[in-house]
Amino acid sequence: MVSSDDEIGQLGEKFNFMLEQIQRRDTALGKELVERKRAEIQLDHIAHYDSVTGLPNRHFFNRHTIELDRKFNQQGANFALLFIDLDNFKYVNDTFGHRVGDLLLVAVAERLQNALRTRDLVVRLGGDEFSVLLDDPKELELALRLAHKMLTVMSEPFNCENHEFIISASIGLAMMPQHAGRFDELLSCADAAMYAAKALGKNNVQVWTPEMSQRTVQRFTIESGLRKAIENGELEVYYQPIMHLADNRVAGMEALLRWKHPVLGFVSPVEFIPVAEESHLIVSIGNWVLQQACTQAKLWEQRFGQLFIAVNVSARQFRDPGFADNVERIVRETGCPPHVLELEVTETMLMSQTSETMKILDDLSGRGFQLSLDDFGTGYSSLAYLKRFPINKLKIDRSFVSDLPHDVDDAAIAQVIVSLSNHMGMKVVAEGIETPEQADFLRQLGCTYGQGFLFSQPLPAPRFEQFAQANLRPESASGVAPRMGPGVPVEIRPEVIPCPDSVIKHIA
Ligand SMILES: Nc1nc2c(ncn2[C@@H]2O[C@H](COP(=O)(O)O[C@H]3[C@@H](O)[C@H](n4cnc5c(=O)[nH]c(N)nc54)O[C@@H]3COP(=O)(O)O)[C@@H](O)[C@H]2O)c(=O)[nH]1
Repeated sequence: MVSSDDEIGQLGEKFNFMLEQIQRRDTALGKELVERKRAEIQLDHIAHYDSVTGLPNRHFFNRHTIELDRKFNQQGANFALLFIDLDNFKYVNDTFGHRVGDLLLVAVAERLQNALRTRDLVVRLGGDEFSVLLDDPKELELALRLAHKMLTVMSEPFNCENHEFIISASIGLAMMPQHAGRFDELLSCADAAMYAAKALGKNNVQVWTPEMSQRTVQRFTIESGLRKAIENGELEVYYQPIMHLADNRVAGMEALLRWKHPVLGFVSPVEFIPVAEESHLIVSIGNWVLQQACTQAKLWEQRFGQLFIAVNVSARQFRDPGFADNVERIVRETGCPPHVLELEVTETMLMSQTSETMKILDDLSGRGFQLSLDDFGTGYSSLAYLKRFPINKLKIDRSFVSDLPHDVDDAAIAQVIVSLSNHMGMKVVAEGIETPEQADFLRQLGCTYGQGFLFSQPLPAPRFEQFAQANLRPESASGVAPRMGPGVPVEIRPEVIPCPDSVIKHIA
């Protein structure tokens, strides 16, 4: 009870003080709530938007498609999904660093957004993968037109930090309801179609078909199988002889990987090498092949004298920062002389980022390894590069050999490649020789080496030994006379068939 004015005054003051405290706490609470809300919005943004490009990310896409699935079930609507994967983006990151890679991604995101209507949704799914959800495209033709527009906008050069990049994309297209009844299905259809676009040489658009999804399942089977293939002992290196064309004697061999899958049986390298490349497994598999090939080369050096051994190097291995050190370690551990080892790279691998490529090639060459240019003639490489790169050998692609000697264009190409390599001090190997006529024609051109089914298929190591014993130059084994084996697997006709006049005229 309040008994005097003073007491009332004191009480009043206390009351006012409490009121102030409450108001202050209210304000602080209000501020805290605002902060908390802001933090929630920020967290939501971080969780659902990509920090590099600012585009919605995969989580956003998943949440959004749950709503769209509901809309689709209630009202029915058309959707088209483009799955866009940039071609060879990894090279940009590896060569110019992630900062430049990020700038390029930002520029790509801007281009995609600018080329579309505001109601279409562009999402960065991760890495170099984007998706575009076209709202109600009415028909496939319109979606396809937009997909091609995406390719066109991407084909214009990008400029990031004074570097000009010309990139391309592989695009998969799937429609709802034609191809899928739910958005998760739509995404996997578009993904499978994108893989089909990659398999067809990149820089194109593919519309989903059921076979593409079967291939995706197969691809996953291959990838998961490959992960265990080395430890399960399912991989084996075969060796295809490479012959001196002058006398049809063994000069060396190419190591070619074989995989026997426990269920699928023999899987062709044409199928599993690209999967190994995409999944990065090629680095460990490639090291394993090098290890096997160098071990074998060392053993055969003691037995047959020096035969060179060519090993295929994939683009991803070649650009791996530890590649040269790894090769050096392997030759040291196996005792294989470095100059016996030939690393086969393809023209397409050398055509991009030439200054970086030059450094890698110089490094490998400086460590004493031979470098051979595989599939020569298919990659439209500049002859100027050829002069600058430390290449020791050219391999004429099989496609120029198969129609020899009758196809005058192929004959002229083979002639030019042989004379070019002779002038530049390089050796030359013709691949895919299947007939004696092809061998004779190439021999007459002055081509040093030949490889192909005429001489032998790729062979497991014990059968290669038999072949080598039967087809070795007498002086090859340093001081050791070659032990002649039980027989030559493939008959080699020694006589020379004259080059047709028409071909000689054409070449002249
Ligand atoms: N990065 C790696 N790539 C590898 C490795 N092992 C193989 N490969 C690559 O896979 C592709 C297919 O190889 P493969 O099925 O082994 O085919 C080779 C030969 O069998 C074939 N060949 C040889 N002679 C003939 C012939 O007369 N006719 C004919 N139709 N085919 C023939 O050519 C393939 C060798 O080609 P190349 O490498 O260009 O010399 C192939 O691209 C391999 O490179 C590996 O370990 N790593």
